[in-house]
Amino acid sequence: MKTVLVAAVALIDPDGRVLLAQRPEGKSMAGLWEFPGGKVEPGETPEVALIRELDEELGIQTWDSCLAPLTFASHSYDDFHLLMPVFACRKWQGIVQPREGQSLAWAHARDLRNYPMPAADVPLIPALQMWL
Ligand SMILES: Nc1nc2c([nH]c(=O)n2[C@@H]2O[C@H](COP(=O)(O)OP(=O)(O)OP(=O)(O)O)[C@@H](O)[C@H]2O)c(=O)[nH]1
Repeated sequence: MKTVLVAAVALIDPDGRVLLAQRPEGKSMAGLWEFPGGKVEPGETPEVALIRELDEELGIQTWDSCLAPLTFASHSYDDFHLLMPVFACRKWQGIVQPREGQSLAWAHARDLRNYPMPAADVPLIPALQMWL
């Protein structure tokens, strides 16, 4: 099975809430809440991919030095194996906007369980709750 490298980020605001994005209709796993990010393209580091995706998806700018390794997901879906480093980021420039029609939510640590997430993300919640 193919291993797909996806970079994701927990954007954390000053109140300790984390940003979740809802996958739009028409995409795989539509309606589920996930961490912003996306596939790492050939020639990109995970950090570079994230900086690009955050600009495209949310209209914000951040930097390599603001991305701290937090945890990772390694999960086999039916059609691919997902390897997803997850970074924490508390510092960015610009206002978060849903640039791709996605719904966004700032979630408190204690509420994370109330957001239906892709199977790969569910085991990440405890590590994240310890960080927030
Ligand atoms: N960004 C992100 N992707 C995730 C998370 N959890 C998870 O399983 N994924 C999966 O990782 C892949 C990310 O791909 P992507 O965001 O670049 O592209 P996409 O939605 O167009 O993917 P698609 O080809 O499945 O439609 C998707 O298959 C997505 O379902 C997560 O928390 N954040």
